[in-house]
Amino acid sequence: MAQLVVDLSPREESFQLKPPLSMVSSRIPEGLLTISLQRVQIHTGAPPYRIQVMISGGDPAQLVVLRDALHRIMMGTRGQPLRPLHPNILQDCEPLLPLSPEQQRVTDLALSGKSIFFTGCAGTGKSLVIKHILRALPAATTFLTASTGLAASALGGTTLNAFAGIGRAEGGLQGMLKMASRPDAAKRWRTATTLIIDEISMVDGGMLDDLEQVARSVRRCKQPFGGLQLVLTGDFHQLPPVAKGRQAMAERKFAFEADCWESCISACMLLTKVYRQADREFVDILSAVRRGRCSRAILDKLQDRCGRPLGMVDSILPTKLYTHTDDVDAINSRHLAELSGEAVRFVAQDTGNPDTLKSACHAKAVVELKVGAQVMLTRNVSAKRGLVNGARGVLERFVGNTIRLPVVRFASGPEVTVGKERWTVKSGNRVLATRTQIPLACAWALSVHKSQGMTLDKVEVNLARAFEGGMAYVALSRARSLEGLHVSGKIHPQALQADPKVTAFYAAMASR
Ligand SMILES: Nc1ncnc2c1ncn2[C@@H]1O[C@H](COP(=O)(O)OP(=O)(O)OP(=O)(O)O)[C@@H](O)[C@H]1O
Repeated sequence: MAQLVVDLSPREESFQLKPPLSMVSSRIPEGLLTISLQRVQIHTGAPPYRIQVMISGGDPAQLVVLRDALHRIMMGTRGQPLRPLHPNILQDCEPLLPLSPEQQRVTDLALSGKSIFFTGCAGTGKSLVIKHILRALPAATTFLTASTGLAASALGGTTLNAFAGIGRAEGGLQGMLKMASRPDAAKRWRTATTLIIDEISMVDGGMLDDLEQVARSVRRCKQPFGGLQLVLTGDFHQLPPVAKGRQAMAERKFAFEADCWESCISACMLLTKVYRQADREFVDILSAVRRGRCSRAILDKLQDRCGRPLGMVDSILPTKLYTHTDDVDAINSRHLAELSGEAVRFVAQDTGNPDTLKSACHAKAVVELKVGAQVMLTRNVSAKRGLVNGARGVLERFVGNTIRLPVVRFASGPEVTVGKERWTVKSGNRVLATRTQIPLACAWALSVHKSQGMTLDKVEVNLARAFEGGMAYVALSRARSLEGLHVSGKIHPQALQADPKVTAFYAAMASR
């Protein structure tokens, strides 16, 4: 059953539909339409009101018809024009998992208009909550960003720098103000009502303070962050802000250390239930690693349980996670070269700004594949069939003459001809660039940074060269189970340390 939240806000007066809300029927050009209203949220307070209606149906395309009809019905009953339709909806028809009560509470708070930070261990559903929030808020004024292009593109957003229009944030605050005041960027800042930032652990606190000043200046509003609603999420025990060199590493600040944090964030919420792993023992080990409390005994248990290499399942090898991209590239190139047979090159068709695509698109400009290659999907193709971002398989053959397409046998069972997919890089509802490419990548090895946010069935982790706290936690927590995890080599002690500032931040949050 596909579900969709239709946004009917902002409205200047309260919603007239009263219980029973179960059915709305109306004659529309397509015939008699009956919409089942699953949930109506009316956030009261001062107008404009925010109203979301969840509708459901078997066929995503049908939902779009329902959505349009619902708008028309509303227009009829209210007798006044509604704002333009939610432009995201056509792309957002993939059904979402329903939220747990604690995830729903976070979502409701975000939809009430409050600026919030929500956090939780890896696998507690932070990304799922973002997807629900995104579907419920107006696309034209809601901007989804993340610290890295990869994290942003996984959810269809842009980098925080791209939203802010500040390029690489060089030239200090004055430089940022100048860039953010250019017409395009200033328009974005002024139309935005909600700014979502994912993977906030990787955003530097100093940069957040600079952006806060930019927001007040460009939006000409003295309120914190220029009156913009902030929805921040991430886990500060995962990867910290990127810093090159010792000095930069010593100077970097976490976002919660930003001067503006207290005035901008009115609620911090914690998601507690882990969904990625079901095994209690594994969840406890991961929790100890996350908090930097990995005793010798826990480490021994981990290396003992996960010391043996994982076998091949249906000729699919485990994904190797390395901390350095030179290791990753070397492993993938070596394995691809070792395969005999013709290499087929897939060259992307792009529109829009090439720089945007380079920094923010998950798919590569050129993907080279061979029969026998270990591959991974780089986006969700069909959640129903288990063909989701990160799903692993082996390339069986190519089909077609003029347009050749790979046939992949996935670990989840099906043999699938993988067609090209389109990636869209958006800023609010404005399309900046698109790339059409095969949604596959070689997956003998991946970097720990790239693996953040993924779920992997079989994974081999190498942390011998780890150089940051959080790396071990991010890498190990990608696995669903201890049976699907192999820890190769020694774990560098650096990887197992939790930053004391992060530990203190979470302790303070828990005591509130
Ligand atoms: N309410 C839920 N019911 C069932 N499964 C869920 C629920 N919430 C999340 N999951 C599943 O748990 C897994 C992890 O979810 P998600 O990626 O959203 O977590 P996360 O907190 O963003 O993780 P990370 O910090 O590693 O990025 C996914 O496979 C997701 O589908």
